[in-house]
Amino acid sequence: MYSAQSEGATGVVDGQVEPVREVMAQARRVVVKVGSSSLTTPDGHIDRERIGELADVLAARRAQGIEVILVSSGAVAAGLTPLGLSRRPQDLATQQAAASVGQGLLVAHYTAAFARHGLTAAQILLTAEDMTRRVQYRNAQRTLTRLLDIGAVPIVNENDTVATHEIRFGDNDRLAALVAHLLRAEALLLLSDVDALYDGNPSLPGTSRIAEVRGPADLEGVDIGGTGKRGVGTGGMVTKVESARIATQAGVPTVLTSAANARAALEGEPVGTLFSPVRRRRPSTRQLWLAHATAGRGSVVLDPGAVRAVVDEHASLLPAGVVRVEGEFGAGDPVDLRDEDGRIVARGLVNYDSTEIPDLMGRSTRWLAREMGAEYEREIVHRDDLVLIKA
Ligand SMILES: Nc1ncnc2c1ncn2[C@@H]1O[C@H](COP(=O)(O)OP(=O)(O)O)[C@@H](O)[C@H]1O
Ligand SMILES: N[C@@H](CCC(=O)OP(=O)(O)O)C(=O)O
Repeated sequence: MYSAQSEGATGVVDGQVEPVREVMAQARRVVVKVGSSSLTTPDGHIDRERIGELADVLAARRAQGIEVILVSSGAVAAGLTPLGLSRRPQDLATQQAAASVGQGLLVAHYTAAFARHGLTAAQILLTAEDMTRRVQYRNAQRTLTRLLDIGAVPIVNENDTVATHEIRFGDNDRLAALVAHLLRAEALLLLSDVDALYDGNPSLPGTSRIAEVRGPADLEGVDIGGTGKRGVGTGGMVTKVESARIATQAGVPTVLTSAANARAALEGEPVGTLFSPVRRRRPSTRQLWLAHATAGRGSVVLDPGAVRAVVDEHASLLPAGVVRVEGEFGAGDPVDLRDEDGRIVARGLVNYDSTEIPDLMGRSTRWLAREMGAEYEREIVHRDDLVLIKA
């Protein structure tokens, strides 16, 4: 099981001194994600001191030649007070209004804070769609890489004002893991208002810090809960653990700790919780995107033979195995592949509009090519554009 120690202690677990975390200390490209709860004061204002401290820590890494990408939440939280709101609104439109006010303020503070170190801050706003569509994520990748080349500090957030419920990431923890993978970062640091993952709600007595998570077995029995008491964050520990899972599956070691521990974590001190990378083949960017960044726009329902072919033989989905289409989608959209009981077995980028598929269902590709033209010989979903979703 996992090693644990009580809050506040550093470096000593089960009586043993933890070694410096070489993976963090030696990472040459690091994604750092900071949550709303760390960036706002208890009375709801943006915490300029915290932004200044974070910029100091990141600038110090930058001065050592380490590339740093900051994924910062806080746009909604920063927009509340200027709009006369006392708490995070429930409806999406007001959240988006608050984000559009707050994002400008947030980036202005970062710009000033990094400028004190002679560094230029750059704003990057991404939607879930940017992470799904090949052309868009390649663009994002190129721009981010160029910014790093020219020595700027990219500050990434979700493009809250244009995202709708259907295409939202909804949490920057997951976005940070995807950005880490997109940029082949060597480490991911998740900063929150809690100093580590605990084996239960840390506000309750008797819970212990989990120093390292080496795999899912180390999380068995751990009570992973929702947002902190201030209620400004969105996903709580659930999305942080999910983020760590995405990153470590992509081979990126991840540390979760408090913003106050940022410097120590980046220098490799054994603070917070380390999620060790899973040693296996790095998934392609698209596979990771499909599995974690997207929700299907609609569904294609498969007969049992097609389910077997897709799941067991990693085959492409052909028109012959499709029995039904659900929802509306366009060619190139992500869709869920379901069995006839409604279970999602895979997700993939579809080659046809939802309106075209009913005419193709149940037909062999040879028949389609002969009767409808060579362009209809293509798969419904090519196997390279498909990831299996485990139940
Ligand atoms: N097992 C756990 N270990 C640590 N923190 C937990 C756990 N379960 C729930 N939490 C809560 O998760 C909160 C952090 O998530 P959140 O409020 O979304 O912060 P952020 O704004 O940093 O994303 C902590 O304040 C803590 O109260
Ligand atoms: N894009 C939103 C942040 C959403 C989010 O993930 O918040 P958090 O849980 O504080 O990291 C904002 O800037 O307010």
